[in-house]
Amino acid sequence: MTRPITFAIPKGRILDEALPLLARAGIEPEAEFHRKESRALRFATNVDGLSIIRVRAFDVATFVAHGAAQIGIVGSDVIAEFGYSELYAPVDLQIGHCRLSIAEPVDAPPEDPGVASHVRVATKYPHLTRAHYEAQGIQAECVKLNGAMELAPSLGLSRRIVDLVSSGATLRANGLVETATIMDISARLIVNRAAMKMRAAELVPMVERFRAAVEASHAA
Ligand SMILES: Nc1ncnc2c1ncn2[C@@H]1O[C@H](COP(=O)(O)OP(=O)(O)OP(=O)(O)O)[C@@H](O)[C@H]1O
Ligand SMILES: O=P(O)(O)OC[C@H]1O[C@H](OP(=O)(O)OP(=O)(O)O)[C@H](O)[C@@H]1O
Repeated sequence: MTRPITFAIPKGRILDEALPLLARAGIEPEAEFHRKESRALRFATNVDGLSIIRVRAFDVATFVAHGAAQIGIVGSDVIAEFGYSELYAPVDLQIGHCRLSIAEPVDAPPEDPGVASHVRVATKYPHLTRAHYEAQGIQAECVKLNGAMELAPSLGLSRRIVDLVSSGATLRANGLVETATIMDISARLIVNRAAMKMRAAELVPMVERFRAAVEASHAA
């Protein structure tokens, strides 16, 4: 008997946009998936031999990179932060649009850019943050947080934050302003590179169905 294909999807905010795309690609999770009180983490689908796991956004990349799941959906922020060589990201799903930006308090006194050779930053993205500053010859000391980065400046944890921005409402509500964009982000379909070769007969058509689903949603 062949092993089932496991599809990892994030339980956060990408999920609502991802479900219609999955449906267009012909994948529908079982009813239990939609039951709010459900404590299940793995779900059957209408496709024979395909199950869905619902995990945290960062963990989608880890499950797929290690081959525990063969395919998944995740933000390009997460792909870039980990830099896993085992991940192949063949389709931009054109959902989950946002950007990774640097922000600081609206009323922060200006800094002499020539003087700062070291900065302290609160972020969930220490690798991308360090790489961004390093390219400018600045050493970034990162304080790793897992959410609510916007609190860091007012509580004296760091002068700046690097976080995701979409509407800008969270920054405004916390007295912060964006000072630079590090990267533009959207969700991607990811596939484990080894699985793509070993299980090409199942995975290649699935990737193509997602490509077609994205085209169809943009033509609609
Ligand atoms: N404001 C936003 N607008 C659009 N997309 C976003 C926004 N914030 C995050 N995303 C995208 O959604 C992904 C998951 O973000 P979300 O905020 O749901 O994760 P989280 O709640 O921090 O995750 P977890 O609870 O798993 O740690 C991000 O990696 C990013 O690609
Ligand atoms: O520019 P906006 O439209 O306000 O979106 C930005 C917010 O969205 C994300 O957080 P999310 O709401 O997913 O919660 P989190 O803090 O749990 O990550 C991000 O971390 C920002 O806080």
